[in-house]
Amino acid sequence: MSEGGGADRVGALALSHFRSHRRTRLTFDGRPVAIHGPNGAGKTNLLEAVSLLSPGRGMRRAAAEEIIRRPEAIGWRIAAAIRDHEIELRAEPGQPRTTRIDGKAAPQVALARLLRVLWLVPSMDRLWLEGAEGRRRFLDRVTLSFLPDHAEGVLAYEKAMRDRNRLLKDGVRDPHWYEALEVQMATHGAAIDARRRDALTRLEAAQEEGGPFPTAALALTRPEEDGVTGAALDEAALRDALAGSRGRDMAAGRTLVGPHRADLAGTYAAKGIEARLCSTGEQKALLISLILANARALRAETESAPVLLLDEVAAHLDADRRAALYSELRMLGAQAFLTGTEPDLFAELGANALHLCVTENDGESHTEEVAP
Ligand SMILES: Nc1ncnc2c1ncn2[C@@H]1O[C@H](COP(=O)(O)OP(=O)(O)OP(=O)(O)O)[C@@H](O)[C@H]1O
Repeated sequence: MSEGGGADRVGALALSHFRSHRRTRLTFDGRPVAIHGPNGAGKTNLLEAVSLLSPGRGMRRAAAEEIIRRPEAIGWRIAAAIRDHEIELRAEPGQPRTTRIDGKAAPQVALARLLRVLWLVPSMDRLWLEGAEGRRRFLDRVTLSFLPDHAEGVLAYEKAMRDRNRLLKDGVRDPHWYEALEVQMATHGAAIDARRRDALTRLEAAQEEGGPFPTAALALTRPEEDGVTGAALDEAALRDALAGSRGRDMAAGRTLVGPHRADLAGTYAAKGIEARLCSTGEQKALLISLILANARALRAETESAPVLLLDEVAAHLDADRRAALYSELRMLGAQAFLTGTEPDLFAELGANALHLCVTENDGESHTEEVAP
């Protein structure tokens, strides 16, 4: 992978009592990792463990409790080597997940500065069809990859909003209780909006016209009734809109104005057709195009490609597009983790990838390196 240059990469991964993996230890060398094995063997579980090495609840948005391996139901642990850092995530039953970096307790958001991880998973096939929440989450992951401060900003905004929502539910009318919270929401909210726009601009610019995957035109939208005029969420305008919306918000029992109501509109650029109206295959191709553009932009800016988790992506591509995807991964030098049931899907990666086979026996996953 000499074309690749630098890349974010996981050097080693050790899982204990994590879903179907009772004890799995793997070492990687930066090449893409092609994982095959039968349905239910535990392939996606490996990708999920890698996704948890970035802030948030990972690619399945699972609670710590769900991940605990049955039947033994004792605490789970993920240990990973990232550059010269040791990351350890763990959770005991009934306890929240904890993060340690180089042996010291660390906030989860600190992971954003060690590793950028992007993913494409089958549930995202419905991204353009379902509610705005999934699209916002997608956009926030893109944004976080470019601007690691985004994680803290979103947490601070959400905390102020939870406090404000509590006042609304309790029927508090005294403006003094709202003012400080609304100032915080406006400051963080305007910054969230600005970072999302910044990320979208970078993403759009990094898409390649005429490539094997279609380009998407993207726009950040907000509900019309949010009371803020103009495309961007200006801090002062957001503060005024929050103050003006208290009565309406109290009736609704929640805050109706702010970046948590934003949506991402996508259009298949060459056809001028909204993404939600495109075929399933076209929608998937648009997402692949966006993930690759994201990786390309990061590599251009930081000389390091992010880790890519491509769950069941290869099987859905025709041979030409699959070859184009593999060639792009090679150019990026990205550590991509790919899954599929059949080893043939990854044959053309040959020695350019590490090939793993996952099997399941008595509810326990076993992973071994195999020849390409
Ligand atoms: N908490 C848990 N404890 C034990 N096993 C679990 C737990 N959560 C999930 N599993 C098991 O993990 C397996 C699913 O693993 P995974 O999703 O990684 O499969 P996969 O190899 O990607 O399969 P597919 O090809 O069907 O997508 C299932 O057999 C499921 O029963």
